[in-house]
Amino acid sequence: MTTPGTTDVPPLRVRDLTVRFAGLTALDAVGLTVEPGTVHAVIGPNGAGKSTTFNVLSGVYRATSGTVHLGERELTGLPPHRIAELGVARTFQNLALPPHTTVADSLLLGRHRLTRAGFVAAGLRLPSAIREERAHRERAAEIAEFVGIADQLTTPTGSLPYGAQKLAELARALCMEPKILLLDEPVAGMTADERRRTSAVIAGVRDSLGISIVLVEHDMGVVMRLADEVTVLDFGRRIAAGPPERVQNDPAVVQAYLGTPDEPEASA
Ligand SMILES: Nc1ncnc2c1ncn2[C@@H]1O[C@H](COP(=O)(O)OP(=O)(O)OP(=O)(O)O)[C@@H](O)[C@H]1O
Repeated sequence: MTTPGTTDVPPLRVRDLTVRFAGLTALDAVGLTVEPGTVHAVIGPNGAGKSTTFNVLSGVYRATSGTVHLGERELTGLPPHRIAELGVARTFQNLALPPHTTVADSLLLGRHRLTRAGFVAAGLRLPSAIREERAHRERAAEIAEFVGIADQLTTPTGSLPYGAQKLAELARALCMEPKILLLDEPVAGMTADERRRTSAVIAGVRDSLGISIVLVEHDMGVVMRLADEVTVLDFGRRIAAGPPERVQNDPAVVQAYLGTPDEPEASA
């Protein structure tokens, strides 16, 4: 599968990002760069600021100060739909697909922003709208094949096994033809088998499609296998950054994890 536009994936640059909530500094002058076509993991103990980072990148939270740029384009302060239009797609920690909708229709929802035919044309079943819908369905089926859920296109997403539901959500995000994919704990709650399968799909998204991935994940086995670069946060500050093997042995990182009851779990 090839994705139009993946050759021009720009770097995502976060500079001096600070987010404050009524007296609490959730992020304190954090900087990171997601290089094109790489997996950049953001890790850290509970409350470190990982979700806050995602929420700023996707426009859900506003930065108190600092900037986010996708290439030359400033994303800081844009609403979520504009950021999505510019090529930043995200998945959620908890499942967000409508359970009674088939996988095929859920994936079509992901293509909504790429749909040209207006409501009237679609409602009147004009040939142009029918052609367009067919093209979108074909592309959605191709993406389902890529993530390995092509056999389940007619199944309601709520009836899929948990791992396949998470893959359907990943497929929905890919249906937006993103340049950057934000994955929020993509293997949380999965069996070892599902984790392996999902990790392989994520590596494929990077290697075959050239899409950049920002990965928030507690499973250190998955992070160490997949990430090209890791940023470690603790209490809203960046305490380490670099390739996984270096970060893993960084004393500040070891201390941050040992100092919390929620140690990172090792995975198979
Ligand atoms: N909307 C909000 N209002 C107030 N405080 C918030 C809000 N969102 C996050 N915080 C606080 O900001 C800090 C960072 O939280 P965040 O959810 O980003 O951490 P995290 O690294 O994602 O943690 P976890 O691994 O538990 O998901 C925490 O102290 C949290 O309580």
